[in-house]
Amino acid sequence: MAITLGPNQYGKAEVRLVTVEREGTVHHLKDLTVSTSLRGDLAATHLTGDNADVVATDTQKNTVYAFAKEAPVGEIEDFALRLGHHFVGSHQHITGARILIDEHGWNRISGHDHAFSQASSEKRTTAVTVQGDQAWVVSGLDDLVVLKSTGSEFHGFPRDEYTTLAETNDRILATAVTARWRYQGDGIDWTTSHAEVRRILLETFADKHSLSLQQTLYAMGEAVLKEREEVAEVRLSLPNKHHFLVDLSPFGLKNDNEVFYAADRPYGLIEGVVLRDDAEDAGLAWHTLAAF
Ligand SMILES: O=c1[nH]c(=O)c2[nH]c(=O)[nH]c2[nH]1
Repeated sequence: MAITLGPNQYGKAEVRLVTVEREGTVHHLKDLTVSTSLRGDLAATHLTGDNADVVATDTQKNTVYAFAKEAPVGEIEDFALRLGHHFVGSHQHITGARILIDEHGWNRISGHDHAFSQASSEKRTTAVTVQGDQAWVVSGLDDLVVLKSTGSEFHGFPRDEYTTLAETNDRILATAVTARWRYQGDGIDWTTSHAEVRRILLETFADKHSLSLQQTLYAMGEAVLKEREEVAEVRLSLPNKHHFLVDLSPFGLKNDNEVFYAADRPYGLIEGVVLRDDAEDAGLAWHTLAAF
C-alpha cells in the first residue's frame, strides 16, 4: 500500500482589515475580511517538516496589511488579484494562490465626514484564483435579505401519506440571497458590474410572479446572464424563509393572509447554477479543497 499527499493549500484565514482614506476632512472607510491560501510544491513540509518553501501564514497576513498601505485598496477584486499575483510571482515554489475577500458595508452618517453606521448583514464578496499567470474571478454577495408579500404561489406538488402542506395561490416569499457569479473577459468595471448584478437580482425577485422558489432562482440567474455579458455563470443559494399563516380560527377570527409566523428553522434550501452555453471555460474558478 502506498500513501501519498493529496491536494493541499494553506494560508491565513479571515484577516480583518479596516482602512481609512483621507480626502481632506472627509474620510472613506473600507472594512474587509481577507483570506489567503497558497498552493505549490509543499510536499517537504508535509512529509518531513522541512519548511524551506513555506511562506509563513504570518507573512501572508503581514503582506495584506502592507499592501493596504502601499497603494489604495481600491476594489476588492483588484486587491485580491494584486495579492495573488504577488504570492505566485515572488516565491518559486508557490504556483497558485486563492484570495477570498468579504467587504462589510458602512454608510456615512448623513452630514458627517468621518462617522459611519454599519449597513446590514449583507456582504460583497470575491474569490480570486491565480495559477501561474492565469487568474479567475468569482464575485458575489451574501445575505441579501428580500421578501415579497404577494406574487408567489406554490401548488401542484405530489401528495403522499406524509404531505400536510396546503397548496397556496398567495404566500409570502422571503429569502436571504447568496449569489456567486463567475466573470469572463477583460477590462471589467467591478463596482459597476456588482451594482448591476445586484440590481438585476433584486428586480427579478420583485417582478417575477413565482410558482416556486426554484423558478425564481432560475429567472434571477437568467436575467443576469441576459443583461451582463461579462458574467459567465451564476450560482445561487436561496433559503426559503417560511412565513406560515397563523391559525386564528380558535379565536373565531379569519386570517386573510395578514398574520404570519416567521419560522426560523427548518428552512427549505433551494440552490442552483445558471449557465450560458458559450461561456469561457471555468478553469480553476470554483476549485476548492474544502474537506469538511
Ligand atoms: O418554492 C418552494 N419550493 C419547494 O420546493 C417547496 N417545498 C415546500 O415545502 N415549500 C416550497 N416552496
